[in-house]
Amino acid sequence: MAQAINNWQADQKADLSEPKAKPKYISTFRALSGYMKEHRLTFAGFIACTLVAIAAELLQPYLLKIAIDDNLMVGKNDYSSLMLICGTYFALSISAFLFSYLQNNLLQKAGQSIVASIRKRLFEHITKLSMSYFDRVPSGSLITHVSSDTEAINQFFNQVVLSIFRDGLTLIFILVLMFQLDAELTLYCLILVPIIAGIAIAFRSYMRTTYQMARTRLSRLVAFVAENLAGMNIIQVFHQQEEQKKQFGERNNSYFRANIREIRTNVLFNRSYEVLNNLAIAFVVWIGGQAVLGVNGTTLEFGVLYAFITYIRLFFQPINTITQQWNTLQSATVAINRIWSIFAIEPDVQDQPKALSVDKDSIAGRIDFNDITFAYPEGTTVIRKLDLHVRPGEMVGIVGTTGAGKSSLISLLCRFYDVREGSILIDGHDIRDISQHDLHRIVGLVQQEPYLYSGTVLDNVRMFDESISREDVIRACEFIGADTIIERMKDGYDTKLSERGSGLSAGERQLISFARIIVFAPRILILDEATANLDSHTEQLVQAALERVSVGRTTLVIAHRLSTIMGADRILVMSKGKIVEEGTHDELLRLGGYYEELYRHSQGQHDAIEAG
Ligand SMILES: Nc1ncnc2c1ncn2[C@@H]1O[C@H](COP(=O)(O)OP(=O)(O)OP(=O)(O)O)[C@@H](O)[C@H]1O
Repeated sequence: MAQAINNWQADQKADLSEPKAKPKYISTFRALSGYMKEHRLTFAGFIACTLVAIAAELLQPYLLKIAIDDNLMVGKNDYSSLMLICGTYFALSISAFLFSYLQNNLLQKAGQSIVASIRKRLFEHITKLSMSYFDRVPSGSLITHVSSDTEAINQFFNQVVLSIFRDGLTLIFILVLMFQLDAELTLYCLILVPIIAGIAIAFRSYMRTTYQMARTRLSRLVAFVAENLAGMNIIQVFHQQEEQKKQFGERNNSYFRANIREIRTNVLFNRSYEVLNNLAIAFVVWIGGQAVLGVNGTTLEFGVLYAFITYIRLFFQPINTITQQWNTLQSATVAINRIWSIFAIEPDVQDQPKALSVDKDSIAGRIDFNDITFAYPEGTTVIRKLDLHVRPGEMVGIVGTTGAGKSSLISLLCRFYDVREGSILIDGHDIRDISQHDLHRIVGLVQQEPYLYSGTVLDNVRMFDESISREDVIRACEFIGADTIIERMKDGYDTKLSERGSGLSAGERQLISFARIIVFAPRILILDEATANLDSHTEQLVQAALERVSVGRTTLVIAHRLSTIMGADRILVMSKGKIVEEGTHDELLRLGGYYEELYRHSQGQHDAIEAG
């Protein structure tokens, strides 16, 4: 059931990330033009090289026409002029090669750096978005935006821009040369243009549909894989492999079918084009051949016919390439629209224009939750009129039923979300007035599953902040009692951790995250189920670390295990978004409510373990 809900949610989220509107080409070019301006010189160089490369390429058939008509057909034994023609032909070939190479390189350079800038801006923007955004959008879609969508923009430069300039100019040059050679035959050839355009347009809309379908299905597939990877332990524990395999198979097949349809359409289009090209050549040979033979009183030199046949073949290539760019342009437009729609998202939680800059060392650590009410976007109210005041340096334990709102309460203190009603103050400052940068220096958070990055132990403790010295890190680890564990590792503090610290035990990861707290020294410390995943021996280690870390700091500890919070100055019991019991461990036991029941339960479990 839970799985079905998860999948339904994944589908809902995936749908949210799909573009509903048609691609907007003008806004796409406007979006990119700002980036292109920065590389205007490189683009100018690209256009100049393109012009030279095309001229060098298209003059080659013209030279052959001269050789045929002025030398070979008239039987002129002028070897020196033939030699000159051959030499020029060779020089043109080399120039066409060199300038095409340069043109490609210049375009690549500009295109790649634009894409790198967009990717960087996108990543920076995503990291600034509020948690409500990440609740809505699955990480798989975001990975697609940062990887495939930026790649689609890359292809826009490599293929679309290249083709529009190179092939567009080639077409114009070919027409000029053909008119110059024989206007009448050119006009005959132009009859073919509406037919070519008609076929291109007919395929275009079908190709667009097949392309978008394939992209949508790929995006769903990626989102599904990302969610499965993130929840692999749950899948294995609940033996969901078969169900997931079935669901993956359905998505995979659906993507496969969309891909096949897309490829089939492309192949059909290309082959139809080749047939049309050959028909056009036959048409030119028929019309031009009669003229060469002097039928109907018209005359045409053989060299001109030869050049025409070459130009007609060359004429079809660029049209084909340009129309082939249609789906690349489509994908780039969809990608740009998607990326720019992410850029347009404003974080729900933002700094005020004149946000307070608060030095964390000046903070005593008083926290006031003044009658706060909170609901997640599009969710029901999870915290109702909660009033709580925490003294500087006090340790407050929070327990309660599942879904009572404990984690939501601390998310509000970290300002991952803003309260709907009421206010949260730290030392009298409303947290909405404090700059988020300063707030996150004041409030430190340790979660059940601490996040470790791929990097060394040292990097993970100081969070890649080089201004924190190695000695400070070592001192913090010694203080926490993590030093012996770290020194036993292969390279001590320089041991490289794999992604998310997967090579370490839960307790080791937790100790490293405590060392982080010591290094960054927040004034308020929040622990959200920080000891939940630990065995009792590691829990004792972490508990000892917690006692050291919390000295002199206001500390809020959410725990299911009462042993973690029994010694707290005050314990709160939450239910349905409210505080229903409050007092010290002994006071709450005497009260005989939920806490006392929880305690009896935990004692029962403890006794059972001892007896077993
Ligand atoms: N990101 C979210 N979006 C929407 N609703 C949420 C979100 N996070 C939590 N909730 C809902 O808010 C309510 C309170 O959740 P919260 O995680 O604060 O409870 P909790 O007391 O910490 O529970 P637990 O002890 O199980 O962790 C729950 O009904 C939960 O479904």
